[in-house]
Amino acid sequence: FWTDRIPKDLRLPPGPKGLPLIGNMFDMPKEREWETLEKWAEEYGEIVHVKVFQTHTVYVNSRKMAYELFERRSSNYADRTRMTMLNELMGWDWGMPFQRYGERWRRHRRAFHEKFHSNAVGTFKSSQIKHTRDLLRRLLKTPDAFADHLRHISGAIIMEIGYGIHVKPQDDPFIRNAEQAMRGLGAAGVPGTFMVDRFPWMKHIPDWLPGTSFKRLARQWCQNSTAMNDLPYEYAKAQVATGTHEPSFVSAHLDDLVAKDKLIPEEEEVVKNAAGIVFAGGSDTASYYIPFFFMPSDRPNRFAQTVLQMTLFILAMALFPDVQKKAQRELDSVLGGIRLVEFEDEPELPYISAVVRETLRWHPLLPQSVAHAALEEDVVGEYYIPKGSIVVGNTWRLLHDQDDFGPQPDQFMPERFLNKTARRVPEVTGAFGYGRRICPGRHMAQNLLFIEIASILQNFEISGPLDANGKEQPLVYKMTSGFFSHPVDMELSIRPRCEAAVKLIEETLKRVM
Ligand code: HEM
Repeated sequence: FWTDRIPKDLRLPPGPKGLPLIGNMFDMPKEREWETLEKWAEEYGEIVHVKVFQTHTVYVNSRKMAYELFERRSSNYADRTRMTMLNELMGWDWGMPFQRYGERWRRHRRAFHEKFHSNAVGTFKSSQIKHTRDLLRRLLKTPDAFADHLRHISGAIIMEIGYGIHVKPQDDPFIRNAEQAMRGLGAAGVPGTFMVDRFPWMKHIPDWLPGTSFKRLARQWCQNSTAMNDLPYEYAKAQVATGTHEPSFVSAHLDDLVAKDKLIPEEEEVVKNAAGIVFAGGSDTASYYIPFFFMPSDRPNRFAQTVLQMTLFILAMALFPDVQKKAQRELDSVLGGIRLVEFEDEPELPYISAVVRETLRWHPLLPQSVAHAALEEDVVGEYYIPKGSIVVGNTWRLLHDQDDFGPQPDQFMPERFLNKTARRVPEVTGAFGYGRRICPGRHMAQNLLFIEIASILQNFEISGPLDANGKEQPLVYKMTSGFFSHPVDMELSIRPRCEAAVKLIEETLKRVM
């Protein structure tokens, strides 16, 4: 029952020796996981194995091995692990990131990709720029609340793109409902939190027996997750029906279905679910990833990845003032301080583009990406990978590999992408995940990062906190461990660079009034 049947002449990949029965339970890092994974990679090589109870986890520590598994053998390594509580009892199976690999996932992925591929995302730029201008105005008023502002505009953009809905400046009902759903997700997103994930037969236990409170919780959370998916969709659909809609992901898909005479419930379901995951993935409530086995995250992940990625950028600017100055010199020379940056300026701003890349590389937001699972058993060289193993791309290590990204990988040096010391780019080396599951929102996210980063740098100065005399104090922040790693409790200063910047921002107000 508890032993592995490993074919003769093969062995599991190397890794720390575990204890009987519980395996490596006590070896699993509880914080700054990437440091432990780095140690294991140094000691055991490009593929490392651990086991907790009966769950095998394999860490992939080199770009070559990541290519071999996630790309060359992509159909075997595009699965996700079974999550009974989340998918079967709480109804989250509508969410593409949780779906097992197969035809259903493929249909959702196709619907998403159709409107979010690299040539399609240009249509979102007008919404992105409009809200980035709003971000600048908000920063001008209350710079200390920068994280709230980033979250607000991220939610506003995604609701517009996804459903053509304009959210309220505060306390929006769609966002409020989504937050409740996300709370459930936060609780059940760590496989193993609920025993039913380990012993799926428990879902059949009658509700009146003691120890089944998880079923009550699941029912409540199921209502929330269903409402989160249904309500904005129904609203958008009604607007399309009355012709009062604004173009959106949902309206474009509904138009396509009508044109192809395929407006049938099964097709609509896919559109609704794909829109729901745009919402979950991009709004300020996002927390849908599957933290890997036994790795409790230390705080609920409530934020969109683009928002968290932006907090990493802000931290980097405060820590590396020379980079900030250089970026501002480039912006000033192109824009002359007489107009705000636009998407069209991107080709003239190579250093800013390099800052965006370095933001994705320097401290990866998802240091261990999102766990995949092996659909079938497999053999890699002399190593045996059991069916169902959790397979984790060690993104931290890949993005800090000096052969690929040049020396001093811990330093924030955009120059590495300009002077060619970097032979790779982070967007296809793990920052957005791997193989068939690679983040389908990445093109849209990269555009947003570019315009937000360029706009903030053009107009604001970021530094450590200032005292009453305007003297800079040491920066204060903490980095979270767990699934997402990003700075929190940051004490820093964001202030307009000059009077001209204030004027430029204030002028945008006239245009929206
Ligand atoms: C800087 C921002 C972002 C980062 C760093 C990021 C990163 C990731 C990563 C690492 C994965 C896991 C891929 C894998 O399993 O190998 C992922 C998956 C995913 N992302 Fe993103 N993401 C970002 C923004 C977004 C946005 C804005 C959206 C939605 C509009 C989005 C939608 C998704 C979806 C739907 C998946 C699941 C794909 C699947 O399971 O097939 N992401 N993302």
